Amino acid sequence: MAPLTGVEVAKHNNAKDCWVIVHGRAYDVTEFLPEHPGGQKIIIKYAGKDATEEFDPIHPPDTLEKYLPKDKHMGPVDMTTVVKEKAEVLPEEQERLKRIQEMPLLEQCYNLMDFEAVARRVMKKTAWGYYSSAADDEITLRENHSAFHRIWFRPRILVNVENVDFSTTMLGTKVSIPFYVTATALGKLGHVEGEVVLTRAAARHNVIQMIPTLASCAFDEIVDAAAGDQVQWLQLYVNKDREITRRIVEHAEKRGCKGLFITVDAPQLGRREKDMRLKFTDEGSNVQAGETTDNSQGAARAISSFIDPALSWDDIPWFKSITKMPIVLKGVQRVEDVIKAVEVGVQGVVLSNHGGRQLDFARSAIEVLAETMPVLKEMGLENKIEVYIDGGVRRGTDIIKALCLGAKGVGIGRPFLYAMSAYGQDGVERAMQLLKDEMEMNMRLIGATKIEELNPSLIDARSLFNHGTTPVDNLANAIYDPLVNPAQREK
Ligand SMILES: Cc1cc2c(cc1C)[n+](S(=O)(=O)[O-])c1c(=O)[nH]c(=O)nc-1n2C[C@H](O)[C@H](O)[C@H](O)COP(=O)(O)O
Repeated sequence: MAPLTGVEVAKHNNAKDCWVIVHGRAYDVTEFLPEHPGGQKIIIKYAGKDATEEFDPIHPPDTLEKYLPKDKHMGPVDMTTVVKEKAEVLPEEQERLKRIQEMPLLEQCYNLMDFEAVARRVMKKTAWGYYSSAADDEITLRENHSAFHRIWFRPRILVNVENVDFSTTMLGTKVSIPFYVTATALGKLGHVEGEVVLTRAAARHNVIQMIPTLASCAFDEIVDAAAGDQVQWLQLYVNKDREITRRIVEHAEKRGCKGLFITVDAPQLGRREKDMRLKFTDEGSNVQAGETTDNSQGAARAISSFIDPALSWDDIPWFKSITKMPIVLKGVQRVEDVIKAVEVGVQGVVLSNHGGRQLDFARSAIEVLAETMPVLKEMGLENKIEVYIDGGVRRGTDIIKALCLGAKGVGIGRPFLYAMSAYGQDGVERAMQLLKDEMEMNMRLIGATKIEELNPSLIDARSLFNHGTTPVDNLANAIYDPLVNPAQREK
């Protein structure tokens, strides 16, 4: 059959008869419109036209194959007959493109906050809004980082620190440094290739990657991008439809994932006002989870209506029955729940408040860690479960403080997103290398040569629980993105 022409496709250009072209093939999406996770508007805008440019940054490539019935695949299009629309470049976009020209060289980024400073200037506002956003007044977002400033070191001297080794194991996997790339949704908002950029950088630095349920890339794309015996974990938002969840978990195990991280702090995604202010259309709303959404509340709400708020401790035995992967509860925020996690027999917890994106005024993970470990020790449970933290980790000293307090490792989110968004894979690799260099230097300076030597005697955390004494965090405050006044946003 001869390929379709642009004129033929252009006839199907409305909500009642809607075809789009993606990668040179036409698709009848008329019946799919009401189900589109990011709303109908954006598809209708491209009805009868080539939607590839809009489609690619957001949707896993296998989306149409996976979710559109075969009889709606209308066949190849002769692209020489398709009229290309000249996209109008808005002044704000021109400004942003100019800032990209002027951005600092990668070598001029000396710490993880530098990547945030650059990303804030060069990212699209929808992407910056989604990544930087946190819940309500974003107090917990800032507390996550500043809590580390309430912990001081008690370094040892005259220790031979010529050879420093900060390798360790996490869930039985040997890693070169005790941090992992935590799960963060919508990777293609920041970089056209999405999460696979993080995969490739993690492979080169022997760092574990946690694959998000709400990744922009297809799950298999991320796993296929892994190199050699690179270890990946799966982060799971539990679906109301447990059959979907079972399929996701079983597939992840079959593909070689070495840990199941069940997110337990998000029965509903938090209220992130920056994200909402952008009146999220759908630039980031569709994800591999491919669920229906309400996009009036920003990307977060637009992509999370499938998450089951009924998830409870009663579900843990079912998870243990469907997988052999170690199970870790991600988003635990008090010692009582860590003890419960030991009792139900999971292998780990991540003390986390979701990067401040969920319950505002939740305590920082580092503070919950300091509450937890002494109690586990007292109860003789400290070796029964691996305890991780994430949130606000920006320095090698933050990692060392967490390990001195008993963490097995730490998850890092935004810094790698910002490094990826501003500088791609090279940026993520530089961020990882900077952390390694900081770890090595600071291990030497506190008089420790290996991870096992890190213990509470090397720190003074007495003021950690006292929230009134946080020194002003000039670095973070200089970067911190105040909520822009909505009127300004409209301009
Ligand atoms: C920054 C960020 C974090 C997200 C995240 C998306 C972004 C952009 N998303 S979210 O859209 O639903 O909120 C996820 C997610 O998919 N699943 C999850 O378990 N945690 C999610 N988190 C939380 C993340 O796993 C860490 O808990 C958090 O990022 C750690 O804090 P830092 O960013 O300060 O390192």
